[in-house]
Amino acid sequence: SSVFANIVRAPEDAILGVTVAYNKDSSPDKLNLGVGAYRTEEGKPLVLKVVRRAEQMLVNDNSRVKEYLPIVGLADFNKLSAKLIFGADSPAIQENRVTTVQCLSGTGSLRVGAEFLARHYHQLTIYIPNPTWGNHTKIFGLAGLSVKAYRYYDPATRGLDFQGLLEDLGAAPSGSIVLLHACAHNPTGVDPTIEQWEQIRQLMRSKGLLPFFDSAYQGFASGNLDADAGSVRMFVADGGECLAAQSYAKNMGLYGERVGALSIVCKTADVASRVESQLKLVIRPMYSNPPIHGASIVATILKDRDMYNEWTVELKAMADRIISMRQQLFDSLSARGTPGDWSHIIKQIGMFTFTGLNTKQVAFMTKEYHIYMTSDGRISMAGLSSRTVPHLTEAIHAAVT
Ligand SMILES: Cc1[nH+]cc(COP(=O)(O)O)c(CN[C@@H](CCC(=O)O)C(=O)O)c1O
Repeated sequence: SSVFANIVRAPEDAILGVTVAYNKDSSPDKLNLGVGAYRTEEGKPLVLKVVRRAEQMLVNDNSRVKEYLPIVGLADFNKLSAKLIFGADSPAIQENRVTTVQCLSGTGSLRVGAEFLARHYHQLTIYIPNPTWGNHTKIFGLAGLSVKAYRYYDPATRGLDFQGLLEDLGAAPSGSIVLLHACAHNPTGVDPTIEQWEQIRQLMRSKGLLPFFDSAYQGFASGNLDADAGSVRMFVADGGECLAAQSYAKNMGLYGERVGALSIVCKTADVASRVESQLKLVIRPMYSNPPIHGASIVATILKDRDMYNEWTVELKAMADRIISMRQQLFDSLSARGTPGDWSHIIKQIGMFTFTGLNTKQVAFMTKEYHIYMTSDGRISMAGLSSRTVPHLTEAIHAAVT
């Protein structure tokens, strides 16, 4: 018999498993509102024009080789990624206090950061928002950190439980790590206001809490790259230290290329350089060095003014289409007379709407209307189009009446 005979079948992932179920459904009306991946009005994945252009340039450049990258990845990709999130004029960058390492997209950046903290930081407790992206708990737990939750979402108001958040972070042991969604909170679509971010910053700095930003949607929330990095830049501006994980999966449509970066902002250039040396010891036995293609695409675009501008135009178009889907769904539910207050659909930002539908209603919509979404009631607005809004409206209407 097999030496693996005792292996138990694992459940499908709460988010990626929705696509597995969707693919098995033969209904022509099926609709995938699960995974946070952009789809066009025609319901198709999108490869940005500027990405195709960059790839063409790379293919045509015969001087390019397929050698190993350094453990920390592609140097100009790292520099350009730091500028993108912290701002080209960031004093932390000018003072050489930032170390940036290319990692396997957002997930890889979070994991490398978690493993680094588990080895070198003194407070092994990390506070993550309730609710948060499903993978966060496992990424930090498996790295050896003790994972706790801070109140974030208030189901009653469908908004931020700001008092609860302040109380929980205020009660956290000093030095605790705090995971913060830089913008477009997943799954709730609820973000603190600038004033609330300032209060969070003051509280965290007063208690020496260590910010770990997860920035997976920069430019996708508002359509503006600088606006969506506002929270991160507010913390870096005070001279304090923080970690930031970046993903290019959504804002550059590089999902399968696995392109991301982890930055650690330190007090001095000397500390940043010693931190980088230890990050290399985390990466080398994990995957040795990162993939060259996706990072080369990003660097090609970010270093060229025209291509950067073309990217911002395409990025805004994606963000605008999602915002338009919010309005269309809200208008459709209002016209249908669907019971309940659906204004959160147009108040929330980013890729997702946290509908407030419960697991039973979600199961009903999947069974009767072939709507695929996560069981927590989250829908990816990017998966919706003008053509499919009526179908989703019918499903929600039936689920709540
Ligand atoms: C907050 C957040 N952080 C990190 C990531 C990691 O992305 P990547 O760069 O691909 O490693 C995602 C993707 N989450 C969406 C995509 C599918 C997934 O769960 O992964 C989602 O929630 O649908 C996030 O939503």
